[in-house]
Amino acid sequence: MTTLKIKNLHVQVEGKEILKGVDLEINSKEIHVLMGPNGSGKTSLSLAIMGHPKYKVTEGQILLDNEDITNLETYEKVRKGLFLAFQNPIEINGVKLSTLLVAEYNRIYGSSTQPLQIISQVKELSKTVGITDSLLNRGIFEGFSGGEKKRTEILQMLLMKPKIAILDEPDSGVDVDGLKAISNAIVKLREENSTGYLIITHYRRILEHINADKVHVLYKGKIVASGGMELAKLIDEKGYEGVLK
Ligand SMILES: Nc1ncnc2c1ncn2[C@@H]1O[C@H](COP(=O)(O)OP(=O)(O)OP(=O)(O)O)[C@@H](O)[C@H]1O
Repeated sequence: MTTLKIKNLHVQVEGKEILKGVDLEINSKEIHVLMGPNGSGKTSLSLAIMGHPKYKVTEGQILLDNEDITNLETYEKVRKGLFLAFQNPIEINGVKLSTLLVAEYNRIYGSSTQPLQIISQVKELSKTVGITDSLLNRGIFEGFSGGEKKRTEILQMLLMKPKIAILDEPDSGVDVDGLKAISNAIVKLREENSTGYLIITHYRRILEHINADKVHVLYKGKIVASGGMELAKLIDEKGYEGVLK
């Protein structure tokens, strides 16, 4: 079993403290949902966990199976089994998506697998999230619609089979069929690979497809409430102001 433990995490961005002592523990197969008002620090938490250089950990620790990985380089964290699907993946023109996927696969698993074998695996997985061959042959996220970007991030996750996946708003801009496909992929990987999740979202609708173990509310850089699915329902009904009163 894998455990990602966030202990008393304080994070600064551009000299300003954004996270003010976050504690979280995510085990294999668990689905944790992180909600919170705009600007509360959800994306900052995901980027700090992955080691983005702008998001400086000033206090606290990130532990993976009790190993302190706080200051590891991002690629080392990825090799150890962490994965982040970005809120807004950036376009990289001139490099095909399929080339990126083969490179990522090789970086994690070594280069002994033939590219054609990886591509055929990618094509199989693509079908499950509704990504067409023409997208695989396009520049990375070049002109992708919002929903296509989200589906592609999930495709990357299915290929990488992480131990712990952080998904930053995987449901934003996704149509109803896409939401189903993404949710099914999340659940499938949990069953087949025991992947544990931190899913950042603003909407309860993804929880209609996924049974979350815990829902947390981040507010002004701190987790101020944790509970079950009923917490997400309450937020939907009363808003953050109403819940946090
Ligand atoms: N690179 C940066 N430079 C300056 N300020 C930043 C940077 N990154 C984040 N911040 C600030 O940190 C705060 C938290 O931002 P963050 O993106 O983590 O919030 P969030 O909870 O993910 O919000 P949303 O729900 O709108 O996506 C915001 O006030 C934001 O402006």
